[in-house]
Amino acid sequence: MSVLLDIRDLSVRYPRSAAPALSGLSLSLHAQERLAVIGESGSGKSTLARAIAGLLPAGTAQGGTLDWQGDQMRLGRDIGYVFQDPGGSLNPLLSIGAHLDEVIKAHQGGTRAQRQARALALLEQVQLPQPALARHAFPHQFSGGQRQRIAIALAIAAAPRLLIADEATSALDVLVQAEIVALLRRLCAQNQMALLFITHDIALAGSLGQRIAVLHQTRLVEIGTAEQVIHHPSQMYTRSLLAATIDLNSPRRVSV
Ligand SMILES: Nc1ncnc2c1ncn2[C@@H]1O[C@H](COP(=O)(O)OP(=O)(O)OP(=O)(O)O)[C@@H](O)[C@H]1O
Repeated sequence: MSVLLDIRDLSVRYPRSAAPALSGLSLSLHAQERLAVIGESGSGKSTLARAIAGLLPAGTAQGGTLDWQGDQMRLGRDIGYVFQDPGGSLNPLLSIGAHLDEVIKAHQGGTRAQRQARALALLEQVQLPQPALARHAFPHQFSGGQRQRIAIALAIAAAPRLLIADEATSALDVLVQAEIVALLRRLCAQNQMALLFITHDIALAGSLGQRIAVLHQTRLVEIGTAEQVIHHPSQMYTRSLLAATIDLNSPRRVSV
């Protein structure tokens, strides 16, 4: 598989911060691959996602290089971004159809009828119930999981080559989380899209990522196939993350 993005020696320091948020990180993301990024809170996962999407705040010091295969990648057109809180990317005063129409108009154009057909197809792709009716509804009329489906439809509207999901399932209960993970896997396959999936949940990383990158204290400490990282971790830190997960999932010794 060809390389979509080659990151060399990426370092990031936010404005007025004494310490770096990312230090000398190098990795390659392949076209159509699903890469999960894990690590404890503050390890730099979201910073990596923001640096890739060009979303770092003004005044941030950034070193190293981000080399995209082919043309310059633009957020919204070539890179889709889904956040933890879908409410944050939805305007409560706009119908779902109006949200989609705005994005489709900006990136793909077409007549009103073509745009409406595209909006409907997107809502069908993300399996929103009653997609034709949903176009006329507003964000507050949907559950958290449904709002995340709508946010995903918006993120993939311009048929991006890379989708970044930053803790996109963390606020959802486990069953809905599993549905969204299955949806992301299917959308990547259908749309030949790469996925950068940020999570602190190693089990989720293993179920969605073909490879897993492990961040610890702003550095990339390990990267490998999901099988290697989960079953044969090379780093002490990865082993401790795995041990913490196993502890949480172990059967209770005392029933409550
Ligand atoms: N806008 C900002 N300004 C200053 N410092 C920031 C900013 N955003 C993040 N940081 C700092 O950068 C470091 C890395 O943060 P980042 O959000 O990338 O970590 P993370 O691994 O995604 O954590 P979490 O899992 O809690 O979201 C942390 O020390 C954080 O406090």
